[in-house]
Amino acid sequence: MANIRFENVRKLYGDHVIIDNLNFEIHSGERLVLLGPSGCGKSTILRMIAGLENVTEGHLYMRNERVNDIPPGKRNVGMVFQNYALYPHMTVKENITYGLKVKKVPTNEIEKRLDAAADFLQLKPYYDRKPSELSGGQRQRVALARSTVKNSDYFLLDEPLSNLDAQLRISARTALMDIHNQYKQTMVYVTHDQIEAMTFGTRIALLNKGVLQMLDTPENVYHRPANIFTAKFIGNPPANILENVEYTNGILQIGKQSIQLSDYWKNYVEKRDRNQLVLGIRPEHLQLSKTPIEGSIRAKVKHSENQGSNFAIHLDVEGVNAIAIEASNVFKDGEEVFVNITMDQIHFFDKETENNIGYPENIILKKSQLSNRRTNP
Ligand SMILES: Nc1ncnc2c1ncn2[C@@H]1O[C@H](COP(=O)(O)OP(=O)(O)OP(=O)(O)O)[C@@H](O)[C@H]1O
Repeated sequence: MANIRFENVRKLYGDHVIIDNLNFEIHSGERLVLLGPSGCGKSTILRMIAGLENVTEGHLYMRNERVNDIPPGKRNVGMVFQNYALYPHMTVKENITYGLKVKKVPTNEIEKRLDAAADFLQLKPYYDRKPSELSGGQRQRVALARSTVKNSDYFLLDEPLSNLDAQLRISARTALMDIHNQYKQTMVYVTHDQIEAMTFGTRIALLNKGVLQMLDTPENVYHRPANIFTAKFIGNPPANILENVEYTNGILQIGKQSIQLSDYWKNYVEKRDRNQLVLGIRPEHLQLSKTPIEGSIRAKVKHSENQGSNFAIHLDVEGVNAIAIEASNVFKDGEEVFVNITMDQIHFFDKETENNIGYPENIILKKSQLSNRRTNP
């Protein structure tokens, strides 16, 4: 049972609170991604798990045992860093096996593990090369092999792919998933790249300024954001956020324009006793037309961006910037368009707390439906 649990964890550097009141559990054998903007505390959390940073307050458990005072060498953790941290004077083979030799693992066992990992990561042709004689992708595979042969219960990765080009990142990510499928360690993976998080994580822990914002599956983080920060951080382009939306008697007022809500949405908002709301809607859930459709609102096209497979149309909706995604661009800059909102995909947030005010039960979609609906996060 290789789980990890944070209970009321705080981490301070001097007077600076870096991690505040962290409470969450990483399940045994899952691929958890720690995601968030630069400086939000992702590496600090990973380093606390590895034992490279102490926990200022609270409790950290691994295998349900409190490990605050357990040194790194006794936590059974393998770690891969962004810069790979290979020994420059050692060959590939020596780099991979050094840790095992230090631990006095029997030679035949070392050879067995080396053979399996090197085979799997296609490193055999490079055994006798030094790191300086390898490409970035090959060095990265050596770092992965070095951690893999440890047979550790935990595999911690701190932005391991950030030095690779786009093509190599995809193949390295696949290699990592294969390692996980084969060895089934508990993987904790730090990145600030939301696409990497969406494609790699079985769950995502999204952080901002040392505070956990949401912990859930990629599907839920994308489709059911817990707060405005999550809706804006996840998705490219991010969700549109329309502030100062007023609700009265079944009508949503957005500036001078109004949307008549169905009875179902009317009940939903009224039950929560709100009249001031923030409306969130993803770009792919806005459809544009040149002629009015019932329930649509007016907007002005500011400009469009060709994104290859589609177009991001930047709009002015009542003085607020919004983006719609369209398969083709038939709109001119400055043109007036009509925006139809996919009503079952809207989100309402509280103006003060910025938290999602909740989802009505009948729009809770099954995971398979969510996956089908997902579009290029
Ligand atoms: N040893 C240290 N002493 C003081 N402050 C530190 C130390 N290490 C990190 N910090 C600060 O703690 C905060 C969190 O750093 P951390 O490296 O965990 O962020 P991160 O989310 O991993 O960022 P990035 O994506 O840029 O690597 C930052 O503000 C950083 O400046």
